[in-house]
Amino acid sequence: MQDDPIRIVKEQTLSDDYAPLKKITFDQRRRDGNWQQETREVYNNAGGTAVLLYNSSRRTVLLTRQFRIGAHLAGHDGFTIEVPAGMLDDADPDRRARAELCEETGFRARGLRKVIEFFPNPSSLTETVHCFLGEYEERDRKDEGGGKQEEGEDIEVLEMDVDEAFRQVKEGSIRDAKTVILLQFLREELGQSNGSPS
Ligand SMILES: Nc1nc2c(ncn2[C@@H]2O[C@H](COP(=O)(O)OP(=O)(O)O[C@H]3O[C@H](CO)[C@@H](O)[C@H](O)[C@@H]3O)[C@@H](O)[C@H]2O)c(=O)[nH]1
Ligand SMILES: [Mg+2]
Repeated sequence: MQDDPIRIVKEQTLSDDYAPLKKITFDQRRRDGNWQQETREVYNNAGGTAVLLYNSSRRTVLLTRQFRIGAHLAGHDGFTIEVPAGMLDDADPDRRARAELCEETGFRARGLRKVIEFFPNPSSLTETVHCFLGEYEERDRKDEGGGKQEEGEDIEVLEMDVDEAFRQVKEGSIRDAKTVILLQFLREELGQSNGSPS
């Protein structure tokens, strides 16, 4: 398009195993009207879906703990506390959220609603993550969860006091982006300000 400030000039596939890693050369028209050329490496991973369930009578949330190699290579032990989540694989985000929730935790959701869609890294990833909030009760547990063993998943299910989860975000024990975002949405729904509880 004539007015488009971005023109893709070249796409080079650097690797294409699980998902393509591409080196993209593009022209960008700066706000002053001059054009510049840049190259960026972009991982074309699938979109994702994530869901946080809350039990209002027990004031607990349903979380998982699993090994993440990226966090490990960044200096963390790699065992991250996260909301149940999965890759979309071109499926409907709501259906994938329910399926991942069941695979990873064994629970079914009640009152699932979408709260936000975000780019975890709009520079290096093509990924969008669709985030949902919902509720659960003990009778919604259908099995033990744990993830797909045949795909190498070994997922621990954690039922955590909601205030403890908020505290762990604040002190940095919970630092997975989709989890922090969803806990902030829950906190807002529960009517708690950023400063409380202790
Ligand atoms: N062979 C192979 N398998 C992979 C690779 N990357 C992921 N997998 C497999 O693909 C599956 C991904 O599991 P899901 O539960 O579908 O996805 P997820 O990793 O939990 O994704 C969620 O969290 C990510 C990290 O925050 C998010 O990026 C993503 O959007 C989603 O929310 C796992 O079985 C994992 O073994 C890879 O490079 N090679
Ligand atoms: Mg997952």
